[in-house]
Amino acid sequence: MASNFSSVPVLDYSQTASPGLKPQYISELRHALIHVGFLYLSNVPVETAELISYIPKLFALPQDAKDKISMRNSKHFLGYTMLGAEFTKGRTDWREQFDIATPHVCRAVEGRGDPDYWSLWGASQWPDEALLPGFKATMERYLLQVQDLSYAFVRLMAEAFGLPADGLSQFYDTDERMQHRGKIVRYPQTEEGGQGVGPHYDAGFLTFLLTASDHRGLQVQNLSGEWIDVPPIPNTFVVNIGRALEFATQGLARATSHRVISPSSSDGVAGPRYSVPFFQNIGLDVKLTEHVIEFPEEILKLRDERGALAATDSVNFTEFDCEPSGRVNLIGRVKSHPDVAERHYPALFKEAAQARGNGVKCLTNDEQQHNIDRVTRVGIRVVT
Ligand SMILES: O=C(O)CCC(=O)C(=O)O
Ligand SMILES: [Fe+2]
Repeated sequence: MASNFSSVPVLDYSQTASPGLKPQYISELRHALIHVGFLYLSNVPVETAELISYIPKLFALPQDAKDKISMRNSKHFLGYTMLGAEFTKGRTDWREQFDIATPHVCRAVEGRGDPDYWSLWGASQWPDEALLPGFKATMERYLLQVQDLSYAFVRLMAEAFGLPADGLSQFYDTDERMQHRGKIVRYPQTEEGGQGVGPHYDAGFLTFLLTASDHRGLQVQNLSGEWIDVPPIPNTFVVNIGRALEFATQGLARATSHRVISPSSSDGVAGPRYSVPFFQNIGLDVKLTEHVIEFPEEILKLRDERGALAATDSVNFTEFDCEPSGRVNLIGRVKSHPDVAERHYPALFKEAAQARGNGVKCLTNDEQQHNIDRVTRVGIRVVT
């Protein structure tokens, strides 16, 4: 019998510092990971107020200051994306955003034959300091605090799945070979029900989302395909699972389909909706099938009791089992930002356009489940 959910659970992160309360936290975390794939996290050690105060000023910069740091300049897909230049499920997402990542020196050297996906990570583009004094330092501090939180969270997640705390650390490279990506997003008011961002799964491991205004709009899809509201709760993060983590955990941690409905005048909250997602990546060269984890039987049983997804409206992903994670991510970025891809990855851009032209379709739900089952079977084979 499939289990289902009608709301997203709230977990108190401060409990993890108390030996008496931590077991309760771990048990709630296990439930949220397996059954929901989304959770609110309260009492996190991240300063948010200063960053939030910069956001309206960032978007109010003159258009030429934003265009100067356009994502089109960046083979790392970092920088400013104007309204209407991003697509999900072939439809335009109605949002404007700045992609800004943790510090990283790009490993790819021109002409050396390095993998194309090494170029996915590199330096961020920043608005002129004189136009927004202090913003860069604030955003960098914020990203590093969320990065620390995300690594601590992974250790708790490993414990929740019956592994040693470092049981998932094999997916990360050394610090200088890692990069995690943040975004500052503005969703303008539109007509009722507009697509802020269409139904999708996040591709990486974990997402930490700061809702930076009082608007509703984020929705997640439960096992029977109903859309459930995730309204903002002050001073919490929303954490969700990406596709790579779902594969790495043999479907234990659920990647959950989600979307954002544009704010509209009937919401009762004026102005645009703002959010700041942080996407925690895994190493660019990691192939998930080379990392098969032995989970305790009783934990795997919980996954089997959960049941499978009846329906999803989300777009799907390239298979994770045959490609390095960087390559999977690069293909995702090519599809979401065709204008950037056309300039910096012309061959991949052409392939994606041809696939669209040939009517290459996304995987069906059954095919997706089959992929997860296949990874699971590989796990069983290696273990026995
Ligand atoms: O803005 C939000 O609330 C969610 C955004 C999101 O899901 C994404 O950018 O992947
Ligand atoms: Fe997302």
